Amino acid sequence: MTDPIAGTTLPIASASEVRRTLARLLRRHRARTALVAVLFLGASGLGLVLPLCLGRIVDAVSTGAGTPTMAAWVGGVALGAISAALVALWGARMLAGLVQDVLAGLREDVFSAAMRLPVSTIDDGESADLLSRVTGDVDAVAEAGGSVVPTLLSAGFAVVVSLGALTALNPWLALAGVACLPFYVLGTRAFLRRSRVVFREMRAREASRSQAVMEAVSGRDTLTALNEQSHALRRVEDRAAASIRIQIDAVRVRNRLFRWINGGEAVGLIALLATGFVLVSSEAISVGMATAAALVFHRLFDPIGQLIFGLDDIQRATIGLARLVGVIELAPSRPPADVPAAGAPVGVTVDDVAFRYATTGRGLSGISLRVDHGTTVAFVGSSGSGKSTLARVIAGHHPPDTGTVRLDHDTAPYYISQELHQFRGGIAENLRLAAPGASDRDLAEVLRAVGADWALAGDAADPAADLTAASSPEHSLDEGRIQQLAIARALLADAPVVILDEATADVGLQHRDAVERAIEVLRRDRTTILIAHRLQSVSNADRIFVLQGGEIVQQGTHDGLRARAGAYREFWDAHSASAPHPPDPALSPGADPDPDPRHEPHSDHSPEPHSDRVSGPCPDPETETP
Ligand SMILES: Nc1ncnc2c1ncn2[C@@H]1O[C@H](COP(=O)(O)OP(=O)(O)OP(=O)(O)O)[C@@H](O)[C@H]1O
Repeated sequence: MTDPIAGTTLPIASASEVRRTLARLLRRHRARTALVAVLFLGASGLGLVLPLCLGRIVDAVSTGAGTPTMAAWVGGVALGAISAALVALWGARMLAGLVQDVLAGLREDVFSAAMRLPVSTIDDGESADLLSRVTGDVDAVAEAGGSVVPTLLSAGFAVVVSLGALTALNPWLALAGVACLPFYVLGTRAFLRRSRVVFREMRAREASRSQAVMEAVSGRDTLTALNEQSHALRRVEDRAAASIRIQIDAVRVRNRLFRWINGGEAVGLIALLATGFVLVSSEAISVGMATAAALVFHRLFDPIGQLIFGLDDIQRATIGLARLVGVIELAPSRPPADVPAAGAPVGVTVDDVAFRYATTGRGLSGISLRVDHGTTVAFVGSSGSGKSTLARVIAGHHPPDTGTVRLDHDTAPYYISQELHQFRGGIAENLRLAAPGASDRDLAEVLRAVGADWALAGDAADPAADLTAASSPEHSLDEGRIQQLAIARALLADAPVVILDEATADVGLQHRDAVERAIEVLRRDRTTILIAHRLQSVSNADRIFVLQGGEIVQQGTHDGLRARAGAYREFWDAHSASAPHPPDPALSPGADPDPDPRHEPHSDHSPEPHSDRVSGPCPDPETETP
């Protein structure tokens, strides 16, 4: 069995990268960070008032001081306790807000980085790792951030301020208190050495268990068909068992730490009391001051205990942080968008591009082409010839191995795939994903343009048509309408380059004409790359590229390609022969070419869901020799 941990391949950030990211996040809240530090320091200082006043009361009792003196120190105790509590409360509230804002910033950075990751980075097994990072790790860091950071800050300041106070009382007292240190250091080092490995493995085992569950659930139909359910269940069980074993290890590691801490506290307190006894005997300090020193030392038990016991949370948060920062560091930084001026020409140049999928070795080679601004090109070819791969390389999903893809302006192509997805919310929300600032009027316009009048209530001819329907609560839409909305979103986004990868493949025959009409509208004055198995729907493209085995084997207009022998003519003839009805006369060979076919909605009513898909005559590149 391969080690599941080896499968989680997204990188983990180094400590310095994590520190840099945290510093960057904190810099966004400089003033609040400084105020929080001052408040925590003040709370720690005021926390000393109580033990010191109690020490004074002991001295007052032993020297028989009068009631007014006693009352003054009792007042000091009350004042110190109340003011320390108030400042600590203020600091904690400020800190909670600061931590939440920093975490929100981190979450945003991670999500935006995850969205920018090239698709090729998260193909295959890494998607489960990414999912576990943006859910589990974000939660772990948020949870730890809320509890660990206040503990860390209050313990840190309490230790520094208390050691200063003990030194001020008598340096020997501070030295005696330090006797606990070796126990803390040794215990903590042993803990960190082991827990770093254990917690990292725990998280990875949890991710691998989720991955096994996800694979079993998403592939259940295949597994059932192949009678492989028991194998998949065994894998889930094995990974769950491995996850439980490592969690038990983690509890053992924590228990060992408890023993070291309790030992350290006992040794430190004994050393301090013994030193106090010697100092009082030699009249170096008063009994009250020795008492105050013991109380100051004792008040450290809680924060230090919390700090050390919280180390596993800190570990978890640190590992979670390193995994999150790993995602941020992996994402390419977004270059400042060079937004093309409205109407600025944006063509696409592909120059000698090669790309191979690491897993199959399939892909593209020697691809060069040019798509002029405002024109439509189509990629055709048999299944597996590389059409979608080329589209995704142009869309920036897969960086080419060699060669370049250039857009005349630094803008991202808008990619519409055959996948149908209705987002949560009403139609207006579905549309505003592409343009959050779009007015109701804008929405009505694009809905009307793509023929989605069904989404508009009232008089659809009215430019400010009632958007009641467009804003209505979500309800399931049919495939055609979902794809009309996808095209309306592209219109709203007003991207100068659009790629439509089999956008009508899954909409069903009854919706195809409506979606194709919407595509015609989208293509107007836009640089468009079309991929379709159905030759009719691309035959009015300005240029058609025929792919085979990841290479361009023919290019030209529909009529030009039809006129000469080659793969395209074979596709077309095969289609015509197998189609129960002849192709649309407007597209038939010999018919007058449309003067501007992109501007005329093209509709084909031949009822041939399969026969017009390119197949048969073109050898399957899986078997052909490139
Ligand atoms: N994610 C992937 N990982 C590995 N190999 C892939 C991947 N996607 C596609 N391939 C392979 O790359 C080759 C080109 O596939 P591509 O999807 O680009 O072809 P296509 O012409 O778009 O096919 P179809 O019309 O069936 O969508 C095929 O051999 C395919 O098996």
